[in-house]
Amino acid sequence: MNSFLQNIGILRDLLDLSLAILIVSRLARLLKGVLALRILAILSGLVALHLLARFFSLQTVRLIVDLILASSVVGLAVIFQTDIRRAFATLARSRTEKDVEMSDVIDELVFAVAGLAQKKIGALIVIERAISVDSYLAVGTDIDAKVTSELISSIFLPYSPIHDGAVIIQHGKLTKAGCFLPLTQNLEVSKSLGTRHRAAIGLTELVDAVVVVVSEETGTASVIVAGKKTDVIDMPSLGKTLRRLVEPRWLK
Ligand SMILES: Nc1ncnc2c1ncn2[C@@H]1O[C@H](COP(=O)(O)OP(=O)(O)OP(=O)(O)O)[C@@H](O)[C@H]1O
Repeated sequence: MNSFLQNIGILRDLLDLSLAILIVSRLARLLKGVLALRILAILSGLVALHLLARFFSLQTVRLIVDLILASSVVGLAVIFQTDIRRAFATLARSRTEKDVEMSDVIDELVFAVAGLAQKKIGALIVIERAISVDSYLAVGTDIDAKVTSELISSIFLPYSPIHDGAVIIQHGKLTKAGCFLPLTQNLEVSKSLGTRHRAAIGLTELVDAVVVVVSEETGTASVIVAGKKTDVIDMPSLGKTLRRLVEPRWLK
């Protein structure tokens, strides 16, 4: 009887250790290409494992699972830092400020984009939303002017001294031009895209800004949000998209 119980004990320890090794190797593999939904699945799996380990008194498995669960708080804060910052920035924003007439801003912008696209003049226009873009901009010239289609178009004319780089719209005003943005490091971005598009993708991977790009090569306009590029079919649909994305409170 004694030796039977001893054998059961050894088997349980073996099961405990094998499960512990399996968990660590699987987690290491999963965390490589992590996605929000995957994280949720992993966390649910870990909680289930914790309960199972408790039920079967698997001490090593329980120790590892508990350690991973405890340290996942820090991991989640790092992975979702942009979303957390966005949520705080939105909360912190006062709701009593007067709305800027954002409809006019978008109309002017769409008119400028239509003209630039028709003439195949490259352009890069950043519309800041809840998160400030300031710390991601290099060089550039301060402007602080009303957004008009004439101003945007003239900035991007090839002989303009500030046609290179991006124009920035903050709080409904054109605040800067000739700004250089961080390029995307994402290897999955198509190799056919040049630096103008890579800059737009790079910035929107870091902040929640909306970026409009006009391609010099094709005359196509596209809207880039959260690192995703969507080509504009026609100018009315660009206006509609921008109205949907740029809520008035983000332009205050
Ligand atoms: N880091 C950057 N930030 C902002 N603008 C940039 C940056 N790098 C390049 N640009 C702009 O992009 C222009 C070069 O565009 P390039 O032809 O490489 O890009 P593209 O995505 O292929 O665009 P296009 O379709 O207009 O050719 C530069 O002249 C400059 O104005």
